[in-house]
Amino acid sequence: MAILVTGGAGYIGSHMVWALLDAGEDVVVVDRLSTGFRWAVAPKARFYLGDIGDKDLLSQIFVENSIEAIVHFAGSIVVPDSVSAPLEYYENNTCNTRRLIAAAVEAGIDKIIFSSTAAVYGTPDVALPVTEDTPLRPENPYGQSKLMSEVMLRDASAAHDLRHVVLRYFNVAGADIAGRAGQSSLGATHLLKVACEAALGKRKTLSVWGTDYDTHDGTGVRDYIHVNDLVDAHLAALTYLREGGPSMTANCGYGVGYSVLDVLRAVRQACGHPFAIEYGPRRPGDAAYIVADSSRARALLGWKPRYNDLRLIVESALDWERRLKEVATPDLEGLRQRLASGF
Ligand SMILES: NC(=O)c1ccc[n+]([C@@H]2O[C@H](COP(=O)([O-])OP(=O)(O)OC[C@H]3O[C@@H](n4cnc5c(N)ncnc54)[C@H](O)[C@@H]3O)[C@@H](O)[C@H]2O)c1
Ligand SMILES: O=c1ccn([C@@H]2O[C@H](COP(=O)(O)OP(=O)(O)O[C@H]3O[C@H](CO)[C@H](O)[C@H](O)[C@H]3O)[C@@H](O)[C@H]2O)c(=O)[nH]1
Repeated sequence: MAILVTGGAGYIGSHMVWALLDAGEDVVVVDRLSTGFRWAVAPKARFYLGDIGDKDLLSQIFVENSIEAIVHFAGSIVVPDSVSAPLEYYENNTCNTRRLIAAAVEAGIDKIIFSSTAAVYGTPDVALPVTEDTPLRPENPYGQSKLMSEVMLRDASAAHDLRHVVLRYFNVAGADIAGRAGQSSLGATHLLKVACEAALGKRKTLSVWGTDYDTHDGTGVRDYIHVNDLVDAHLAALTYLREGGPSMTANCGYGVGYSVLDVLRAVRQACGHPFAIEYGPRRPGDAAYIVADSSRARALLGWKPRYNDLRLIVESALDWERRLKEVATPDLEGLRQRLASGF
């Protein structure tokens, strides 16, 4: 039987596809290429171009492949865009996830692993690692759209023959240690990606958004988790569901917080030269400090992170950014798709 990876042409999904293939799994990918790339999908995976909201496409995939479980990454991910275009975020992250769950239930697929986010917590009251029991108070439509998907999964699992693992990712960063995948997004907004582009002269400058937060240096603090460790948590979740584990939710992070300036310092050290930085106002929807308590993922999933090292995260990201031009092959399929759909 095969594992269906939605959004498998994107940053995290493309790493997941490699990890599943490495583990000897049969992999099917569905992706509409709105932000992902066809070339990023490992050649051994079977690829379907299209939208997870397209019922006919999902039926075709389920008829042509025997799907055991779905690992659901497809979604829209930029927090400030969700503030300016909330309905698009609810449509893609919530409504399309509902369509995917409904299709899975109808097809008798009983395992789903879902990409949720630290954004469901909003800003915690105290600067301490958040557990899964921390109150859920998303501060932007992105976080809200993901929380609504979590609720649908919970209720659908109670009513149908379905079990799920919700993984709440903190800040995913870095690139495949084996060099086969990385973050390739156009117009990226994630701090480390933007900093690597600035360090390599691909952009003139970068802005530090907010210097007056109540943190050790006034800039926002996040828990940066290496993408290989994150996809390992999904492999552990798959084993957990296969062994009959009940539905659960778990944070994925290291429990260590770095500020924006800490990250920029690490990038400067890794690239060996300074690059231009501007200081700007706070970005709407941003939390001051958010760090994970991931003891549940370790205890229940047996997750053992291997790359908890900011220097290694930064070096892998820089390495990928340097090689991106030669790795990225022309992506006419994706370009055509983006133009046709106006993504
Ligand atoms: N990157 C992070 O730090 C982070 C943190 C928390 C959660 N997440 C979640 O992880 C998931 C993957 O994020 P990413 O960083 O790899 O983003 P990404 O944009 O690189 O990947 C998303 C992929 O989904 C595809 N896609 C989007 N909507 C689709 C649809 N309706 N049908 C088919 N394909 C569709 C895109 O083309 C892209 O390939 C997202 O759900 C995101 O919310 C990411
Ligand atoms: O050019 C930039 C980019 C980011 N930042 C700062 O860097 C930190 C991290 O910002 P990112 O945009 O890299 O990540 P976010 O924490 O906003 O959000 C990310 O992690 C969240 C989970 O916390 C969500 O899941 C979301 O998908 C994902 O983008 C924040 O303090 C932000 O203000 C800057 O100062 N300048």
